[in-house]
Amino acid sequence: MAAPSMGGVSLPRGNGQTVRLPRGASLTDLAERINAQPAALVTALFHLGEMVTATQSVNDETLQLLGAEIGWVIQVVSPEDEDRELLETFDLTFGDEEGDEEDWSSRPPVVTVMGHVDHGKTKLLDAIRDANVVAREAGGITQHIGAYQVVTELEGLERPITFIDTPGHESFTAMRARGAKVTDIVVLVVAADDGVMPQTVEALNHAQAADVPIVVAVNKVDKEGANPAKIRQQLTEYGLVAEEYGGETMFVDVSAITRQGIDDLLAAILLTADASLDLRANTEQDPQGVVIEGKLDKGRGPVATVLVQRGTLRQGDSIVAGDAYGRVRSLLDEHGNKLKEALPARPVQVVGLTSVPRAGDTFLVVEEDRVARQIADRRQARIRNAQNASMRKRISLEDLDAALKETRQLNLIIKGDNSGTVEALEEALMKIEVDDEIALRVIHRGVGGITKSDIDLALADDVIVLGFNVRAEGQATELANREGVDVRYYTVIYQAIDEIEAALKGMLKPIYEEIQLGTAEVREVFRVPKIGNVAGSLVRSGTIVRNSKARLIRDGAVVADNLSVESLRRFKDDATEVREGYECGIGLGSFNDIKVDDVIETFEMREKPRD
Ligand SMILES: Nc1nc2c(ncn2[C@@H]2O[C@H](COP(=O)(O)OP(=O)(O)OP(=O)(O)O)[C@@H](O)[C@H]2O)c(=O)[nH]1
Repeated sequence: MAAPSMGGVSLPRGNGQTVRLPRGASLTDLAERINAQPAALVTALFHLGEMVTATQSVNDETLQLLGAEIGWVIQVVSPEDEDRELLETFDLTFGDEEGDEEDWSSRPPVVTVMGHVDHGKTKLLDAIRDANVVAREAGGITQHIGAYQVVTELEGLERPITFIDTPGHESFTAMRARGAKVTDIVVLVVAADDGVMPQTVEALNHAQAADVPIVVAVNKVDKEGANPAKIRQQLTEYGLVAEEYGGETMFVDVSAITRQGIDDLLAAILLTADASLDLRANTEQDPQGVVIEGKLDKGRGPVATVLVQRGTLRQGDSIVAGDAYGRVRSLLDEHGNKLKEALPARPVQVVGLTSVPRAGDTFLVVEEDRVARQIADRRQARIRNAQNASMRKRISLEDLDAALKETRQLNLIIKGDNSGTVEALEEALMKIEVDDEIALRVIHRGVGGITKSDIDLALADDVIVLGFNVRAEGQATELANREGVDVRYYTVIYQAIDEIEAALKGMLKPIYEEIQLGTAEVREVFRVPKIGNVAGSLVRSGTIVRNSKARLIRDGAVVADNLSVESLRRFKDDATEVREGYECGIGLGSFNDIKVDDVIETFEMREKPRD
């Protein structure tokens, strides 16, 4: 079959062969894999009605459509798929409990605290930490290691609860987006003197999307003007109906300052876990879990706080956590005590890794150090590749100029916490006047967090996404990071205006001015084999600089422009520059029409700052 010819460039036909591409690949990536010219693929796609640049990330369907057109089956692989396949090559899987459910042991619930800014998440986590009966006995000082476990008494039984100590739903959703389901129960903190706020709603949306039960902590009940009943009533609108009103959600009035209600809150967490979750884990299998936090400790090297999800983690285990690996040298709890082993739902600091893993990375214990290292190496390579790819694709405020050369248009997506601010921001932005050359276009606007579909839109069109008082959802953040989409957050309008104005200014085509460098008079013309004619010249003014631009003047008229000083010699030696009054040999590349008495004028183009 003849190769299809698009715009005069032929494309290699795949004849039904399969080519694998990472999600979000560009036409350049595809071109590399199938040995084609990126430009030919751009043209081919253009004929199919899609206009993209060679380095822009292309969505799955478009890649497949293009593939079908040129005879390739394109298999788009997500990073998660890739990792799953990587583990499979070592006969490993992450995430599944092994064995018979009957043999599993019950495990403590893992809780994340979420809520609006300043509603008291941090204070509440502190108060809970101090309520720990075991710590109280030990009189120990707890350290912040990203997660901790407290033991509380319920109906005469001592029962542990694990708290993720990084409040806020960013880490919650970031972990969820990376496939690490960590949280069993969300404690939604609402300040009784303030009520339900945008981030309260956001947090509860995240929890509901993840199908995680919620316990509401109505905080700051010690404050004057606290109205806990109003919180209960407000939240019914969002499907959280208090038990006392006939619903299923437990509401507990607390004060993180006076510690009122903390024990009730812990009890409510356990009761909710018992009522709606059957939390069990296999303690016998190879341990697996999630990295909660990683840091580099001066004395101990890389330290990761991990949460064991199944199996029992022990000192001496060979572990791979994200792209870090190593042998577990020691296990420490949140009081700094050494542990021999860590059971499911136990947060524990692991010392002994070769590098610092990222929060949300999964960890696995493997049979041999060698396997851990190989997995880590492969992951490192993949991260590097992805970074390189996104560097290529990245369009940011800083280097928009190159990316938007043709269109000279800055596209924006504006998301905000309410329609008033979104409109106000758009209006203010549209008033920015920089230059007629450049257009500012808002291609999408809306109320709410930045979603994956916003990022998809941004990808298709080289866009900057502005979040005004809102954040990107986990999946959106992940996609934006992976694809290098520029997402900016603002809380004040003028700051957004300043930055966008600066971006637009940066997009202006630079103005260049010609700077004279020097002139030389041709005294003699030498014919040099392989090089061509060389002008034996005397520098009349300034300096002749190698590689500078040049024009040739004969009898006062410009004979040739667009030349450059391709070779410059003083006697037999190469020179980078030759000053006024000296003789030199100047070669003008393939330009050979040089005559005695011609004048070579040299100059450079320098960017002129705009005011
Ligand atoms: N009176 C009173 N003040 C509280 C209570 N809980 C928290 N606060 C105060 O509320 C403010 C915010 O508390 P934080 O714990 O920092 O709130 P947060 O939700 O963690 O805030 P961000 O981390 O900024 O989102 C602090 O000044 C606390 O002292 C409470 O129960 N009663």
